[in-house]
Amino acid sequence: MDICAKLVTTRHGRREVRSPSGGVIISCQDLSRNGIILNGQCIRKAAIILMHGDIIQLPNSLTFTCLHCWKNSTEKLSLFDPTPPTHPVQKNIGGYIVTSQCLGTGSFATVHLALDPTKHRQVACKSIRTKRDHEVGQVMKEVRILMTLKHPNINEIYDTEENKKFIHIFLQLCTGGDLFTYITHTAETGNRICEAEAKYIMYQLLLGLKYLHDKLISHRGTKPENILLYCPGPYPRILIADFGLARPNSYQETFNVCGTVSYLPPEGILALDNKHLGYIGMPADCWSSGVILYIMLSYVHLTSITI
Ligand SMILES: Nc1ncnc2c1ncn2[C@@H]1O[C@H](COP(=O)(O)OP(=O)(O)OP(=O)(O)O)[C@@H](O)[C@H]1O
Repeated sequence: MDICAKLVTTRHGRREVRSPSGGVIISCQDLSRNGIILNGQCIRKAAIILMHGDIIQLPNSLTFTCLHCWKNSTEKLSLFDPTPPTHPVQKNIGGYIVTSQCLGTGSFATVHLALDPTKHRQVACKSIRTKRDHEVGQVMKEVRILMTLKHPNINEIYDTEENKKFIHIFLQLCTGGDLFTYITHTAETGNRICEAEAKYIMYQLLLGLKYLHDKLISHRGTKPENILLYCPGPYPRILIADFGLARPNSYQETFNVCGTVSYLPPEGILALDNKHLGYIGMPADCWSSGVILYIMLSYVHLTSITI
């Protein structure tokens, strides 16, 4: 893909290119006083993902059309196959238009860029293939927990759609990728996170966790991969995401150890081999946040072993 350096002036916007598992993602952030116009809609101080054919206009000035060029790409098996498509594809699901632009994949879900035509906004559509009934129950548990939450540092859920094969969760879009990729990228470019930035990220993470813990919910999967950046760039606003392992009434002990070993507290590690021992989710989240702080400051590589 050829990206013209003069496409958008730095005075108006910043463009960022990321390449997660699903292919290249180009985002554009408004840094101007007047905003930018995307497909006729004014965008202010937000980051958007640029799709093939999108038209960006600088108010009373230049207009650009975004063209994605595909090289040697293969046909997609389905819309939710994360392989980059040969041509842009989209599908209507509920009141949303789900595009073939893949934002990321996890062990259970594929996340695509979607559009909410009524609210004129881009959203993330997390699609989870459900084979068995108990899986539907597990996913709906995540959904029910998320639905009750509203906090600037928690990834908001807007809506859900269910059919025989998939559950689709429509989420607040984060255009900056996840904290793991951000830490790795800053290490590679020699632009390491400084103490002040680590403090800023940590402060937000603790605000989000305090909000959850006040509602007696533990996250139990707190790790950099599950922390999303609202926009690309330094000193990011962060949002806690992926509530698949979250647990309500979490003042109670759990005997079912879950999460990633490197982020587990000592009592969680002990419980791994001693089935009669339990641990409590809320203090475990606090321990995991401490590990994240340690990683941000020391850049020590921790091997992730997920249970
Ligand atoms: N709201 C969002 N906005 C943008 N990208 C997102 C959003 N939610 C998830 N993603 C992307 O999709 C990827 C997979 O999502 P997620 O981690 O929730 O899937 P999962 O299958 O539940 O993960 P896990 O393997 O940890 O269980 C994330 O790493 C992230 O890159």
